[in-house]
Amino acid sequence: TRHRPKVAIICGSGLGVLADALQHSDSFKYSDIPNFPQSTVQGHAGQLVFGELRGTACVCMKGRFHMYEGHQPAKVTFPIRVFKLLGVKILIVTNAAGSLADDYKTGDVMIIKDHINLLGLAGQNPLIGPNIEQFGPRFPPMTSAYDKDLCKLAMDICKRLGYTCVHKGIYCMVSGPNFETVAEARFLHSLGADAVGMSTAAEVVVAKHCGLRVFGLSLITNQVKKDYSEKGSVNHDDVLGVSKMRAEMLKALVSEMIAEVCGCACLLLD
Ligand SMILES: O=P(O)(O)O[C@@H]1C[C@H](O)[C@@H](CO)O1
Ligand code: HPA
Repeated sequence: TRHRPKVAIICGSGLGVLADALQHSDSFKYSDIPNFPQSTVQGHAGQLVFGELRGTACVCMKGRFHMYEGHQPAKVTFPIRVFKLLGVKILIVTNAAGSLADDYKTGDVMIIKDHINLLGLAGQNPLIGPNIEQFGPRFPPMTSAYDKDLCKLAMDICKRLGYTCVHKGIYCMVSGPNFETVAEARFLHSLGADAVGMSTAAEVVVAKHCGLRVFGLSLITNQVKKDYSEKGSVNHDDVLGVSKMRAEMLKALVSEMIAEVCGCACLLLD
């Protein structure tokens, strides 16, 4: 491919259409890329797409890797270091997540202001093992994992686009693949998490370690039950259904973000 991406986008469950925004695109199947794992989850196509979005060269992971697929944390996050070596400066992570916050509705968007890397805290951190100094320091800080300027820009864009169901909140990564019990949901909520999912935090840790700026979006695809009296249960088809419904909205938001970042703050990309 002739594209030299400055921005990498990871598409969450059912959000592969974000890659359709890229023009003059070249796609590569994960199975044709050395050392890339394969996608095994429905809603994750397994293609790396290079192209231009509003004049900026981007690379898009149409399908990500999860630990519940049997991968070690370092394998799940392997593409992030590939992006760094390709010259990427900004990582945009998206995911489908369950809501723990009482005021979030299904279909809402949460701009991620911080995360709880529950697996990382418990010894499943992608940076465990010999540190590769070429990428970053042994003890990287995570106090500003999610770029404040990009968060603010996203909030402004949402306002301009007339999106009202947008929150800023804290994402908690668990391993899955099972959805949470009521007691687990209460526990995660009491920790301060607004949404829970099975990805993202490990990718962000590796991205920050190697100096990328990070912006994250969760699409709230379901309400996590925090009360035994609440009826019904979530499944992956429901998650994909909501993603499908909201994908165009996220595509517009991500496109505007990239246009703005490259239009008025080119310094981000130098
Ligand atoms: O890749 P993401 O985090 O968007 O996927 C979420 C978590 C599970 O993989 C799946 C559950 O429905 O969606
Ligand atoms: N829990 C964990 N991961 C998820 C959920 C959830 O409720 N919804 C989408 N991904």
